[in-house]
Amino acid sequence: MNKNITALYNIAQKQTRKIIGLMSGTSLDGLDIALCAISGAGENTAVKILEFETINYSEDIKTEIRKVFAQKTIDFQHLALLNEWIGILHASMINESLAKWNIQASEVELIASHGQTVLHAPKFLHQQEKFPNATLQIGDGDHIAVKTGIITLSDFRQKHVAAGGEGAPLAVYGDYLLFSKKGENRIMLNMGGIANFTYLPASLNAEEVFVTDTGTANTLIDIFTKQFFPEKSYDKDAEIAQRGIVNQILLSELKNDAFFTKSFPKTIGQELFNKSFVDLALSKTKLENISAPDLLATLTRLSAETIAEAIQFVVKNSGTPIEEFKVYMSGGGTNNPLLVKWLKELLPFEFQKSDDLGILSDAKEAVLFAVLANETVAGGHYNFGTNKGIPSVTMGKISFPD
Ligand SMILES: Nc1ncnc2c1ncn2[C@@H]1O[C@H](COP(=O)(O)OP(=O)(O)OP(=O)(O)O)[C@@H](O)[C@H]1O
Ligand SMILES: CC(=O)N[C@H]1[C@@H]2OC[C@@H](O2)[C@@H](O)[C@@H]1O[C@H](C)C(=O)O
Repeated sequence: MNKNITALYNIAQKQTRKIIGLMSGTSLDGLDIALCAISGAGENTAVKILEFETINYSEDIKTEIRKVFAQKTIDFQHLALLNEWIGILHASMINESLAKWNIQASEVELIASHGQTVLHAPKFLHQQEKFPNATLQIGDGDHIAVKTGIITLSDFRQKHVAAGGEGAPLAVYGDYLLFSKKGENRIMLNMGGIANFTYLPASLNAEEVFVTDTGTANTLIDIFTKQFFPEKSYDKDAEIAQRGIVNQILLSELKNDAFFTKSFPKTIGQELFNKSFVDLALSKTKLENISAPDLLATLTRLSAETIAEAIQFVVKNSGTPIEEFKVYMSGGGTNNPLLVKWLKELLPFEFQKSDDLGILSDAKEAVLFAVLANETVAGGHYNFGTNKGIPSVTMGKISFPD
């Protein structure tokens, strides 16, 4: 037998596995690296974050990714080169973190690598009948396995598409296993580039679990902060937006997009929520000369209202009184005081952070991918029934180091 199969077999039987979860999100800010100790599997999964850090992408890395990111027409060779290069970069970032934490590669059982999303094109976006939902993450897992010496699971989204999903959101699997609580209706809200949330019913019934993207969270705010202030990559603490006034005409034009009226669940990325999306609305409303504070206030309000409306829809459908829900926030948007203030005004819930459930908000997505890898190797008994958008499959391709 191949010694790697034996190793995997032994890893699957261990009580506790050390798994590194990696997430590099659509904000292109860097690579989140979470070293987790995961015990059990399925509903008995327990996670302890042993170490966590974000390694920021250099301007060079961001520039190279932006050449292909969410674009319809690209230099094909550049995509192929990036696929290898990002795999190598992520591997060296992991090695750097392990050295910093004084941990040997041999002490880590698995790596779970999300990769860098370069295109997300569900069918409703590409609208080509004969083609399925499509999504593409790069940074090949073989490079990570070979360069770290650790068995690596990667490319999680393809199985989801193969089984009928849109390839996202995948957070629901880990959210369900880690955060479901009998007697409490929970909304796990992540606000990264794009916002998504998982609804975890108090009944624990997997068929009632729900997950969807809601649209832009920080993506548009980041793009226009950079446009007005090239030295800034985001509107830190909403300093600029707080000085502005929401332009209602522009807001309703932005909310007029078909994405917001499309039925739930749905997923999206910068293929829709990009500079042209806002430029078109500015030109339609003849507001091209809007001030930076007013535009950023309006974009922040767009995020708040569309997140709130999506959550209200799910709450209404659940038939449970609105006051019986709790929201647990994660992702960079949690640090945007204006976005959070407006969400609290729009949704009469108790708001907390995923930190209050023992998982550091910034680390949550990386941890959730470690949990997906744990399921693929040691679990695999999901049963979301006929639940829309949540196929009951395990995900990830396995790369051996040699
Ligand atoms: N102090 C802050 N004030 C305002 N915004 C902030 C602050 N800190 C972080 N952010 C926002 O959070 C973003 C990063 O969020 P995060 O790392 O969760 O995104 P991501 O994981 O790349 O995205 P996704 O989950 O959509 O893939 C930044 O680009 C910024 O817009
Ligand atoms: C295709 C892709 O990378 N989508 C991301 C993105 O960022 C947030 C939202 O859009 C979500 O659908 C997804 O990530 C999280 C981790 C998910 O799959 O749950």
